[in-house]
Amino acid sequence: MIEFRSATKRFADGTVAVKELDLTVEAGTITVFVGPSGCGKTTSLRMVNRMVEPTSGTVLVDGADVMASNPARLRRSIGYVIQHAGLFPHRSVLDNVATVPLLSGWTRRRARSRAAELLELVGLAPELGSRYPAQLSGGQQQRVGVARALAADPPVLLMDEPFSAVDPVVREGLQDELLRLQNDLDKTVVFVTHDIDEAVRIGERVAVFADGGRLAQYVPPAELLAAPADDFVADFVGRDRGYRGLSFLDAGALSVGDVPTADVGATLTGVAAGPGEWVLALDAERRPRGWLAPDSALRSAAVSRPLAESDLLAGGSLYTRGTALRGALDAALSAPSGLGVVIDETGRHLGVVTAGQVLDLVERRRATRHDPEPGAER
Ligand SMILES: Nc1ncnc2c1ncn2[C@@H]1O[C@H](COP(=O)(O)OP(=O)(O)OP(=O)(O)O)[C@@H](O)[C@H]1O
Repeated sequence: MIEFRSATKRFADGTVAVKELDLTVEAGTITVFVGPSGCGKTTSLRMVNRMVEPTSGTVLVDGADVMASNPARLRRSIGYVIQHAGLFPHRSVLDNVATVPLLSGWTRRRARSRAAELLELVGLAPELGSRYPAQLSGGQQQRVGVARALAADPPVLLMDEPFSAVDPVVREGLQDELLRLQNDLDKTVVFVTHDIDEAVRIGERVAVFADGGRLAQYVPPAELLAAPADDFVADFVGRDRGYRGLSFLDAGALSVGDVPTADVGATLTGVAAGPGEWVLALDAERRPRGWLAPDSALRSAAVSRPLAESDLLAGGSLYTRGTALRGALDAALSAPSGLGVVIDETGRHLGVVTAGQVLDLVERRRATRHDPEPGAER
């Protein structure tokens, strides 16, 4: 657990970077510090491993005041990942990852074998271990940075804009990887970003900082999107927050409807579809392949050849049953038929949902939440 108690940092030139910060990061969770540039996120983060020392107040890691710890030992017990990974350019990838274990007195052999394990853990092929950092892509370098920070198995991991230097697709992959790792490793993670989408995607709690190092709000992401504390937070969280909030609503009560289906490679004989109805094409494993439009030539009674992939319109996104409502709405909106295809965890077709159904469910939830208790006074 990490605790900031009235932690304040005033630099020598008088800049107050962090002002009376009170915040607790629970053990085993990911907390994200987010906010505009210069609002004190990095300074707050660095107070945890004493790279910056508070001017007043205290910062505690597992109950111990960081100012009472030996700085070098403290830093070895806290993983630290920065933008551009900050790897040593003249050391191989494997040696980069082995750095902290070596500093902690491990034998070279043990440190390198641990480093090899970690490369695998972060999804890097073993042969990359002998390369130099410049011979890796930006995303691979960030993975090495994460592996290096995890090398001594520290309970706390500090990550300062670790994924901001890579393109959005790679970035999403790295975020997924971090969430997967965290599932297994259960670290106490503090993650700094200026990107609110990244913050709500990976944070179990999100701390929004405002100018002058003031903490504006500290809540789980769903709450941040649903109820920003003030105009500053509402503005920072942005315009699509209603839609993005669907990412946190479960689709438990969403009922899945039927749709006519046909098999790719078979004729349409026996497919019971009305003239205006869309037909969902499935492969032999019942996985969706695309849509057959009502006006497709193949739908005319005169044509009786088998259904081919080339007859199909690309389907929209697929919605996996049991995941958040945002995926269901996206599936419906992105399908040419307006019907969002629902699949199970193995990719098999289960049925369809419409955007109207998703919105009805949202509306029912909203109404229930704000209904007075039965019998309550109005
Ligand atoms: N060593 C320093 N001396 C004086 N002022 C500093 C020093 N380090 C940071 N600051 C100032 O403290 C404030 C907070 O900086 P900090 O780096 O913590 O912000 P940040 O929220 O992490 O910003 P960014 O998103 O741009 O990295 C800024 O006004 C910055 O200019």
